[in-house]
Amino acid sequence: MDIEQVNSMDFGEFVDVFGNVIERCPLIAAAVWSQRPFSDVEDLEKHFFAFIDALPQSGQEGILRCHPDLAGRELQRGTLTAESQREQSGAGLTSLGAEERLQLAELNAQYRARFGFPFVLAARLSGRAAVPRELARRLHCPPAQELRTALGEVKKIGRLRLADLLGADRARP
Ligand SMILES: NC(=O)N[C@H]1NC(=O)NC1=O
Repeated sequence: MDIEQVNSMDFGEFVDVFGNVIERCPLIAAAVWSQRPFSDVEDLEKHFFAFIDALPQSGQEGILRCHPDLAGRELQRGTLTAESQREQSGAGLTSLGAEERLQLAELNAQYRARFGFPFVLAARLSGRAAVPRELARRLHCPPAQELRTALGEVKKIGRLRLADLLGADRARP
């Protein structure tokens, strides 16, 4: 898919294709469509990120809350979005042993209790061993800093998803 094809999409098609660039937030794609035409994929990405940056804190936390836990209940139940399923399997989170799963569940619960939103990390950029390590580290960060870090991870996930869709060779953090 190239940028001309993106620019020629009608609203429904655009939201179908880009609705999950930000996990379970099709409203963002719906708002970004109004900003077309886009000069290239970087320009398209900029509009997704600018929407996130312009939200009040409650909206930014809402975006984080739309993310499923890493190696959480939805993974066990098979109810993840296709993108999240691919990312979590790619990071090896589908093949954790019972003990590792339990450890992650406990850390996820502590994190959510402290910050009020789930722990978010671009799984494709880390391995299964790095997830609990990073979770344990970020658990002790100040809340304002943690919100910024988590939104940075949302953007990394979005950038990788856009690169998948546009076939661009820019799968970097
Ligand atoms: N909780 C969390 O980070 N979930 C996200 N991370 C990722 O790479 N895909 C997701 O769904």
